[in-house]
Amino acid sequence: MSDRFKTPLLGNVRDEDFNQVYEPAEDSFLLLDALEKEDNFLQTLKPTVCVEVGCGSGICITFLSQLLEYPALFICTDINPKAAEMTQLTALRNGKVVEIVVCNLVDTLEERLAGTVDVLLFNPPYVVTPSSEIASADITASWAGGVRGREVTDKLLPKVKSLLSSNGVFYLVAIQENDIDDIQQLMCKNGFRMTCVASRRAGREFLTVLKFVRQ
Ligand SMILES: C[S@@+](CC[C@H](N)C(=O)[O-])C[C@H]1O[C@@H](n2cnc3c(N)ncnc32)[C@H](O)[C@@H]1O
Repeated sequence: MSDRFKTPLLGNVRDEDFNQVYEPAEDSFLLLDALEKEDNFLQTLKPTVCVEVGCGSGICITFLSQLLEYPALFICTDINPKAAEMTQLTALRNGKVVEIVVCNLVDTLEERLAGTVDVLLFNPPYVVTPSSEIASADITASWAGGVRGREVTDKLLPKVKSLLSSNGVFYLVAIQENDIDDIQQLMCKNGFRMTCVASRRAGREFLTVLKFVRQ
């Protein structure tokens, strides 16, 4: 599975670069699988603005840009400046142009993007860790999710409503420990319906890609 996406998309990235940037893993590949499953839905949606929060190596936003048949604007953010550099390279290697912003979640883009985002992706740091480990500007920020593994995700969830366009869709990676029922209830209060697009056990984690659209 991993080689199918990783080798062609990332090219010859040096192993040492993955000491500083999240190396695509089962969670990343499950998100790619989910996007592939959603192909018909996404082509029908004809997205014009696609955003990924926490782009890491850039594998997901680049894959999405390859999947879509219509021209669109691709924007992503990461708190780790090294991830921004690697995403730029990944996109360019694949002949794609992606705008990359180093910021916390969507902080510097929120106003500009309000109501325009047709596809929003987030494979967040979801591992349950001490709160003190979250939001560093290095590789730790890739997995450290704090209490319930939800501290970073919970900061983005309330912003989804104002970011998405009227037909917009949000894909979120989560594990069981993140309390998916609670995420569903929170998003339902904000007017969203949740479905599960893909799931898979990977070692000790049970990974799921959740999809949210307006009710
Ligand atoms: C699990 S990795 C996913 C990387 C990539 N999307 C993938 O699927 O392979 C999470 C990414 O989110 C970034 N991140 C963590 N906290 C963030 C925040 N507050 N704002 C923006 N990016 C963040 C990390 O630096 C990391 O690149």
